[in-house]
Amino acid sequence: MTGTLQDHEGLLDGVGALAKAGVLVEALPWLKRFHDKIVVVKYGGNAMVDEGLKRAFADDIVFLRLAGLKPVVVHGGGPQITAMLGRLGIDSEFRGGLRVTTPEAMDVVRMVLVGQVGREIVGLMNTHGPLAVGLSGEDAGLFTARRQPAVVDGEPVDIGLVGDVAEVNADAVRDLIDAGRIPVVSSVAPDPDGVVHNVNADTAAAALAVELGAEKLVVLTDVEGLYRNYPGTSAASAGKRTSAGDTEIVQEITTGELTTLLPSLSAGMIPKMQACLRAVEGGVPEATVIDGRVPNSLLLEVFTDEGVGTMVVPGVGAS
Ligand SMILES: Nc1ncnc2c1ncn2[C@@H]1O[C@H](COP(=O)(O)OP(=O)(O)O)[C@@H](O)[C@H]1O
Ligand SMILES: CC(=O)N[C@@H](CCC(=O)OP(=O)(O)O)C(=O)O
Repeated sequence: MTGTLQDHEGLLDGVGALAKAGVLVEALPWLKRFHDKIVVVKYGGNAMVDEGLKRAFADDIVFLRLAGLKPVVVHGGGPQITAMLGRLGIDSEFRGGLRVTTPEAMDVVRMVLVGQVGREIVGLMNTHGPLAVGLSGEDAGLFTARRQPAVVDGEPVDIGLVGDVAEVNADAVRDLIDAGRIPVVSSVAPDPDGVVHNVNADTAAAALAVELGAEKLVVLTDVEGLYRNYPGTSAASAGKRTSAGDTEIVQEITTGELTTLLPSLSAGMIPKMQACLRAVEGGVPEATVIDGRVPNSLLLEVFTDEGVGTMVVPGVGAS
């Protein structure tokens, strides 16, 4: 081999620079596709427990905004609610992926989502400038809730003050978007009598994405996507393209396939995949569940050809 050490270092620098330029060039078609488009991003409680990840998420959202997209954040906070209920000595359990919510628990849900988790996300984004504004489903009539039972073994089960989103009035959110702000929405909502309900954040994100005519819904969670062989489920027959290995995830699935699969899903994946289905059936072109534990996974999903996680697309048969 000929050439000095400096020659080789120079060559490596050149290769590194080319790779970096390649990443930027690859982003161009996606920048064009999503320019001026609304992207609703659901940030899940389990992907927001690490300080570094929280900061990276806030940075990614600001990046989207400054790159010319119109991001809207809907956040959860399940683990934070569970922790606070525990500290206060209030029991809580989940049925069919939804929290059984007594009036006492509802006070805590509202306090944690609106007063703690939402504030924190807004604060992190606003280290970059006056961009993010927090609001909840109670503000300016954003969401109206309809009491929702859980479905356990095919049967409806009353779980208290839990609501589905019956109506969306997104005027306040549109006002914020038009002013160049980033709305950050907490998922609690009053019913028509003003009784505040606990709304699963995936459900709230889907309803808002549909109402806003979003170009994309991205759901960040604490797994890589929809596992094909998650214990106790039979996702095995779903989807066509898969990644290899033990942690095989469904990379793409049509709404038709997902409808068939839904009854076999368990735990938090039930509201999550139901939300993706609702969004795409409601006209959002694609809904993707991605791994929020991977720093900057949102940027990879939006701006690279491969994408990450599980994407739900319209269609009846296999994708
Ligand atoms: N088929 C599946 N693939 C992936 N995760 C699944 C599956 N079925 C159930 N789950 C569970 O769903 C969880 C995600 O839902 P949840 O805990 O509500 O997340 P988040 O807090 O991000 O909303 C995963 O951590 C996993 O335990
Ligand atoms: C009805 C219901 O289950 N509501 C959720 C609301 C928060 C949420 O959805 O948080 P994640 O996105 O972190 O799961 C709860 O009480 O945990």
